[in-house]
Amino acid sequence: MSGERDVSFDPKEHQHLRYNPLRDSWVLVSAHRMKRPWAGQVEKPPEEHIPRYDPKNPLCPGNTRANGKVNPDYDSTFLFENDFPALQPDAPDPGVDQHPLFQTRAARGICKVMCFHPWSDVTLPLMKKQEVVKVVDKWVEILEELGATYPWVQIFENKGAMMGCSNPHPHCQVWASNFLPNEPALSDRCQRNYFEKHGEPLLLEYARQEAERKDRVVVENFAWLAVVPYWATWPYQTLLLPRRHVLRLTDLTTEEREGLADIMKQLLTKYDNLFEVSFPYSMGWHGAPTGPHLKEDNSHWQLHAHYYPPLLRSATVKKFMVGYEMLAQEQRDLTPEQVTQMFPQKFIYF
Ligand SMILES: O=C1CCN([C@@H]2O[C@H](COP(=O)(O)O)[C@@H](O)[C@H]2O)C(=O)N1
Repeated sequence: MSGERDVSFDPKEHQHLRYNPLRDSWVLVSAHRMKRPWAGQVEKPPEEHIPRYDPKNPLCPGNTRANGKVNPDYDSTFLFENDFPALQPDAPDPGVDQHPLFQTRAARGICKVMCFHPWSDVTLPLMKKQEVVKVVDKWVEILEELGATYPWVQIFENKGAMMGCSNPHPHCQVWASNFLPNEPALSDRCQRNYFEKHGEPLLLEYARQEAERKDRVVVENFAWLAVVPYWATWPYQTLLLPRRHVLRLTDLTTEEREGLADIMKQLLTKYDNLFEVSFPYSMGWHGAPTGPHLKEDNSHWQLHAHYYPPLLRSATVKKFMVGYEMLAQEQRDLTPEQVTQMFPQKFIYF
């Protein structure tokens, strides 16, 4: 393998590997596979008519939740402790097994649910920009509060029944843990290694490069840009990046928070226009670890958000991360550059 590019190589036609520097792993890109016939599973299209208020929905204002608590008649964001938490502040310690192959650790934390809006029939792209700014402000507030003690606060949104979202009301979840979960721990190692080798944050250089190269930029504004990452695994995966070096959501200026609300509305509107459905995804924020790490040097970190949508070729055909992806490595059919071109250039958003 000479390392020289073969003049006949065409990434849209010829399989190749791409390196994901945030996970130290390789993705197999086989764009030509998109042409294969599909007789596999077809999902139900996303539920179109969702009532603005459902007296039975435990996330709606004034309604009673599973544990008997009554929600306030909230008119903006609303945060409550998850009634079915995966992590609780206190739990008996599992003890330590001396055998290296049977290790256990105590897991403690707190799980919250955050409603974005009182209405069930809106999504972030359909909310007014100022209402989305309130969501960003609440994320910052939660991170400030839980990040004071917990080393990791995972803000994440499962959107759409296809992504296992159990309730159509616009909301996200926040799980704070007394441990650094696998994905942020891997990302921390990768960003630290890059910083030690190159002297600057990996994702700051990456954002500069993508802003210059342009062929994977989905949408950008003065403070942010959203790209289909060069190493994207999920077909329509995007990465949301600040242009400035920012460690955590709590470090954003007021203008950057407004810019974030703007770029999220633009990105999510483009997603909704892809297949003309309310686009399903799981998204989450990764910033420098918190709690005891607040007093450490985390200059290798750059705040960013991952959007992982499940769809492959239409509103009802999903990408399945099975078989080769589980046993060998991640594989994708379209190139990130082809996907970038599929996002509508012209779109209306308010
Ligand atoms: O009465 C309820 C209903 C749902 N929930 C919680 O709301 C969360 C909804 O989030 P998901 O749609 O991402 O599953 C879910 O974790 C569920 O446990 C309550 O805490 N109380």
